[in-house]
Amino acid sequence: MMRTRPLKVALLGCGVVGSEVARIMTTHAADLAARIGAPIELAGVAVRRPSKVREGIPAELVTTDATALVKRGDIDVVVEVIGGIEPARSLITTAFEHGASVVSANKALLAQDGAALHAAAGEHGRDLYYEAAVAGAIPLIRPLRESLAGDKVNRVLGIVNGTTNFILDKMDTTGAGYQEALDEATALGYAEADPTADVEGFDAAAKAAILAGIAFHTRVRLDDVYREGMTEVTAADFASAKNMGCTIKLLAICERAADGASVTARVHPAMIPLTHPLASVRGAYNAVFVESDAAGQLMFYGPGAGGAPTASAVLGDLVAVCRNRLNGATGPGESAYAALTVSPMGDVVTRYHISLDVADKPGVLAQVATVFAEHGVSIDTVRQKGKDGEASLVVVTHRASDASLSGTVEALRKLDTVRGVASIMRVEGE
Ligand SMILES: NC(=O)C1=CN([C@@H]2O[C@H](COP(=O)(O)OP(=O)(O)OC[C@H]3O[C@@H](n4cnc5c(N)ncnc54)[C@H](O)[C@@H]3O)[C@@H](O)[C@H]2O)C=CC1
Ligand SMILES: N[C@@H](CC=O)C(=O)O
Ligand code: NA
Repeated sequence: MMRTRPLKVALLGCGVVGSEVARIMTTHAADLAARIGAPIELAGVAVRRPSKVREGIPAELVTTDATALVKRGDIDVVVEVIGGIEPARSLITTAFEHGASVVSANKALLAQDGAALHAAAGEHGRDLYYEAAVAGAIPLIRPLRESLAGDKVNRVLGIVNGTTNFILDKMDTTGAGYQEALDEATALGYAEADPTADVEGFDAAAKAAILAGIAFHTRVRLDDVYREGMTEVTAADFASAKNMGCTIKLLAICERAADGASVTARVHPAMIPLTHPLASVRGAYNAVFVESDAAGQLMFYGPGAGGAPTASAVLGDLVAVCRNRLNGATGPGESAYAALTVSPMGDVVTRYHISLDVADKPGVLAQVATVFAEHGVSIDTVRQKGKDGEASLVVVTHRASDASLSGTVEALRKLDTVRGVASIMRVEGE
């Protein structure tokens, strides 16, 4: 039977995502009420610029005092879509203290302070849900936290940042410049308030930390994730990738070591074969493979950024949290019992594509091959192109540890015949 007294929702932030959350809450009100078993009411909207016209939001609900809103005491659920660390962290904590559950899309905050926020939610018997924080609309947190709770996840690999996928896709398929593509992604509402978070890989690293934490039941913080952005990927890298039948994607990869005792989490650009499903993930779409003992390989695909898709995930959480409140229950909290060691990048084992500028004279190839052998890095293929006393040498390795590869590159740089290391890229998905 439908409860008539509404559940009260406070919305913090009314930007790209928040405005869509408010719109869907209003336009789908009857369906949401039927699914929850009680109507939900938008009880207040905290904004920074109150003078801005916000279609569909009554002016009397708008406030610039987010703290007062979360302290009201009659709010059932706070939806935090402000972003950033502060004041979002304090507002969420205050919301728990005043009896509200929280739905957030804030991956930066969750990757940094997830453990403390989960503890605060638990202490006050409230929920903290954040499906929108990873891969936008794609259901990924809940499948990992709930559907796969009986299985053992060994690997999570995929594209988790829409902005950088949009930029790399444009650079690859239309030859667009980096800045032009970034401007377009920003205009479409995909980029973070400071797009450095996207292009330097911080956003994907935050998502990798969240995914690894849930997948491996281990606390993984942003600082534990190895991170390289995509700002150094050039048209020449795309040309090299094409020569190998590959393209370049910014990947997040979280893996359990073969012995099961440790995990790694990393974000970096990588070459992947054009035949791999991730190669055909276009625009701001995301796709994530989850590999587990019993289920095998699962693929999650969909819009990873943008106002409406992200709001879809927020609304899904809102419905779940409201149902929990009506049942006097809470959903699953943090699960970090496994407490596995998070190993450094040097322990990661993968393949590499290395492009060297070398002197075009006899014996150079042998010299370079010796350095690889001395560091235990086995070469798969070598291609050499010479011109006017200079040559470019492209080496693709078999699987080797990142530490061995770093040692190899360091030694190569010391060779007189190696004029420069033009690029190093990992090769994944084979
Ligand atoms: N845009 C997207 O595609 C996605 C965004 N997210 C996350 O959702 C959150 C919001 O992102 P967007 O809506 O894109 O950002 P946005 O910048 O469009 O919106 C944030 C809004 O919060 C307001 N705000 C900032 N401080 C405030 C305060 N103290 N009180 C009240 N309002 C305040 C800003 O004025 C702005 O309107 C972020 O955590 C972001 O990482 C997550 C997934 C996808
Ligand atoms: N800036 C992010 C937004 C969604 O998380 C992205 O581009 O993926
Ligand atoms: Na999601």
